Formats: sequence, structure tokens, C-alpha cells
Amino acid sequence: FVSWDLPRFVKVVEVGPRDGLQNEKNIVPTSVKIELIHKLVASGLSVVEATSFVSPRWVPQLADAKDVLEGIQHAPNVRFPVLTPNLRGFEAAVAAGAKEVAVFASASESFSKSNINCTIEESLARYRDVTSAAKKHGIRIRGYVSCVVGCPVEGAVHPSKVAYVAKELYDMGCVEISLGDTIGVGTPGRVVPMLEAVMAVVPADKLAVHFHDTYGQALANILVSLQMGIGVVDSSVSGLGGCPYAKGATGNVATEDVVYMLHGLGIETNVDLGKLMDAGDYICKHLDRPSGSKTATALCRALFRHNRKL
Ligand SMILES: CC(C)(COP(=O)([O-])OP(=O)([O-])OC[C@H]1O[C@@H](n2cnc3c(N)ncnc32)[C@H](O)[C@@H]1OP(=O)([O-])[O-])[C@@H](O)C(=O)NCCC(=O)NCCSC(=O)C[C@@](C)(O)CC(=O)[O-]
Repeated sequence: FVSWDLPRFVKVVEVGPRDGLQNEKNIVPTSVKIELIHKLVASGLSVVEATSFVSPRWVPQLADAKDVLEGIQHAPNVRFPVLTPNLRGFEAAVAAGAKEVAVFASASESFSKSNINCTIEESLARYRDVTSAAKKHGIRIRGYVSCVVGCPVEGAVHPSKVAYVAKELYDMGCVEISLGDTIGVGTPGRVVPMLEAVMAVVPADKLAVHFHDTYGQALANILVSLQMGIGVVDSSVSGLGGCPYAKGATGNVATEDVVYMLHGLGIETNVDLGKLMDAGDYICKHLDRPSGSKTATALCRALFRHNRKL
């Protein structure tokens, strides 16, 4: 499966405003979320996952989903998917103007229970209702599979379980399946067999990868995924994030680091790294924390040294 034939273009799906901010201790004001989204769009990103229409009791950080979605300036050729865990979330999202939604299942039974309070089969039944409603409304629907290599409770997850859930989501009408290493334990040694199993049942051009960087393996995992034919990569500006129901998991791989690697490989993204760093700087200043992106940190230091010499 693995080859050096890399894609010429990779679509970067920015998940910072959703995955990045869902785990923040302090509630980020709606206006800051909207400004962050606008800055991310200004950097050239064409898909920015904006928020989640989930229970505010479960994820209070995103209780302002409706206001965020309604407050965004919708630009042509830019998509703003939102997470919907059930029909109720789907209906609220559509009422607020969503044109794309995402459902999220798990390859691990324990994580399904702790994240969405139901079994894998129950979640798939809910998502069949959501996908059929989405088809009626002409809404694009993405499916996530979480815990594709490891689960915070069960440990290693067998590739066959990931393939099963991915195929179910694909068969019910999800047009893209994002494979999430929710706790960031994967290495290329485990990611390759997982992708082989999934690619045997879902075409590579319908897959995306979503790596958290807990063990610093995300870029290596992305590179092998590209070599295996994947052309869509999820990431979070400044490496924000973590899942409230996966203790110890850090943020997604930083978008700045992904873009730097892709450009270094000669792969186009349409993303302007400088403008992306502005977006990262904006949210990090608001959160009062340094960037989780090694690229942003190194480029800022280099710029500082350069300016001191002038
Ligand atoms: C699925 C539920 C709702 C089940 O939650 P539940 O408690 O089993 O369901 P419920 O039907 O009993 O509802 C509980 C309360 O939520 C309300 N409710 C019910 N549905 C909605 C809705 N859509 N929007 C707003 N409110 C809703 C409902 O009305 C009720 O309100 P109350 O009577 O207590 O006032 C809950 O477990 C939930 O919201 N979970 C979401 C958790 C979450 O967002 N986790 C982070 C997602 S990240 C992830 O999954 C991984 C990913 C995608 O990033 C990829 C990766 O990194 O691997």
C-alpha cells in the first residue's frame, strides 16, 4: 500500500473552533470564536469546522453553537461543518443555517458510552436517522470514527472494528469518513494496518485522517497516510484542543505544522502560512497561552532575531 506517490493537493480541514475549543476550561466568548473563524478563512482554509450542536450539559463550551453559526460571514467556496450527535442537533443546526454536518461514532464501545452515552450500534441507528434527514435537505454529511488505534479505557483497538464502523457510516451516506486517533497513541506501525483494513471497505478518496499529537506522532502518521493515498487532513490551529471525554489527550496536530510539512513536500494547500499564524496568535493571546505549533514558535523566534538585527 505505501508508496512515495504523494498527492499534489491536500485539503486541510480546520477543526480548531470546534475540537480545539470544546475542552477549554474557560468559556470563550462567541465574538472571539467568530473572529477566529474569519481569520482562519482569511488564511485560505476552505473547510472550517465551526462548532457542535451537542447537549450544553455535556459540552458547555459550545453552548453558543447557534450564535456562532449565525454570526459567521458565509463566504463562497468555504464550508463550515458542525457536529450533530442526533436528530435534535441536526434540526437545530439546519435551522441556524448549516449546510454541512458531521456525525461522530467510535470504534471503541467504552468511548462511545462515555462520549455520547450509547453503544456503537445505538449511535449508528441514530446516525441513520440523521443521514436520511440530511439527504432530504441536500446537506453534505461527514462521519467521524474515534479511537481508531487506541481507546482511553480499552487500550488497543483492532483495525477490523474501525473498518466496520467506517463502512457503516459510508454505507448510510457519509460522503467523507474522518479517522480519529482521539488520544494520539498511534504510530505509523499501527496506523498503516488500520488504514489497510479501512481502505479495503471504503475508497481512499472518501477518507480523511484526524490525529491528536499526544505522543508527537501526528506528522509521521499523516505522512504515511498521504503515501497510502489519503488527501484530506484534519488539524487544529496552534494545536488547540483535546476531547472532554478522553482524559490526557492533547490537541490535534497543529495546522501550521501540517501546512509547513505539506508545503515542504511540494504539496499545495491554498493556505497562507503567515495569515494562518495570525489566526493562531489571535486565539493564543486570547487564551493567554503559547502556541502548540512548533512551526509557529520557530518562525516567530526567527522573525524576532531578524528584526533585532535590523
Ligand atoms: C449525545 C448526547 C446528547 C446524549 O446525551 P444523553 O444525556 O444520553 O441524552 P438525552 O437525550 O437524555 O439528553 C440530555 C440532555 O441534553 C439535551 N440534548 C440532547 N440532544 C441535544 C442536542 N443535540 N442539542 C442540545 N441539547 C440536546 C436533552 O434535551 C437533555 O436536556 P435536559 O433535559 O437535561 O435539559 C450527549 O452525550 C452529547 O451531547 N454528547 C456530545 C459529547 C461531545 O461533543 N464530545 C466531544 C466530541 S469530540 C469526538 O467525539 C471525537 C472527534 C469527532 O473529535 C474525533 C476524534 O478526535 O477522534
